Amino acid sequence: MGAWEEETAIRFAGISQRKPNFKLGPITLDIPKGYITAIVGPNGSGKSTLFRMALDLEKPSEGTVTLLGEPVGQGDDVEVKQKIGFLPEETLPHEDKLTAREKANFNSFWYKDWDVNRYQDLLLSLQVNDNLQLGKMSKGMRRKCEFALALSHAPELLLLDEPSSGLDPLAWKTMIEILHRYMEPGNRTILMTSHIVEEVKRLADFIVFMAQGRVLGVYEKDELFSSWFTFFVSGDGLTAQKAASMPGGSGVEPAGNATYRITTGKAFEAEQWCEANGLQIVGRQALELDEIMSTLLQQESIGRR
Ligand SMILES: Nc1ncnc2c1ncn2[C@@H]1O[C@H](COP(=O)(O)OP(=O)(O)OP(=O)(O)O)[C@@H](O)[C@H]1O
Repeated sequence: MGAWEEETAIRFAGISQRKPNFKLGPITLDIPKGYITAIVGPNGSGKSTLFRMALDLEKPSEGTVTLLGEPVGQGDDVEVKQKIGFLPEETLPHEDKLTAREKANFNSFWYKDWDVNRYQDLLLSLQVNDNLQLGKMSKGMRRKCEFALALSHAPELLLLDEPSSGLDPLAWKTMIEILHRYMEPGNRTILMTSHIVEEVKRLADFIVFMAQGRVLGVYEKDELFSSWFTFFVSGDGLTAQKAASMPGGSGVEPAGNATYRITTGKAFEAEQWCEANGLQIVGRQALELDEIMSTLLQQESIGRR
């Protein structure tokens, strides 16, 4: 096994695909082992499609996917599938008539590491009864059962497509705690998608921004949040043109009194630039994840014009 395979849970190498109204890629992306990576992006940006390709549920027209060191879509993958847990965005209608318990029984035969005690503990923590047909459960109840089912064979790699969709706030908190505990052994990986800012902030180590079938950037979470700020900058003779030359700057707005409001994705360099230019930072606001996303989207659309 090469060095990158030891450190990489999933490698997307130059993958692309075309659907009637959608073009994905080319995407080259490594998902690191031992961490939680969250993919965020507007509806229809291709997040679920990427998941489906990792699991060989859809084929890329170009490029390759490597999962836990094994190329996807080339022969026998039973061994690697034993090490994966998947929570899809959509439920499977053909499972509607099964009770969660029946599905758990099936899983216990299929997964050699199935742990019935872990499954029971998860049901207890999530306060859900598995003796009901999946199709007759409320959306949140079914989600909780599917979540417990995806985790009970202690998978090395967990793929969660919008895991908290339909969960009430209490169940959401429990899910976050369960996932933190799941990561404790240190050798596990989660790739997830989410539209919930708080969820991404609490869970993710790395954040991948996607839009219109492309990856806009991959960032370490703490680095991301310490890089994006809106600064209020003032100084003698400061003009809009000068303000616009701030490193990483985008969106310059006058804020009165020779002061400008400037958003930057390079806060550290921007502060040094202010100092070197004799400018004062008179106010600062950290950006939220959704604000960073919309700034990146604006930059992307400007860049593509
Ligand atoms: N079965 C399909 N046939 C044709 N087009 C599809 C199909 N499934 C998805 N698409 C299209 O592929 C694109 C990407 O969809 P995808 O579900 O991967 O996005 P997403 O980022 O997961 O979105 P969301 O945040 O809404 O879950 C969309 O434009 C969608 O309309």
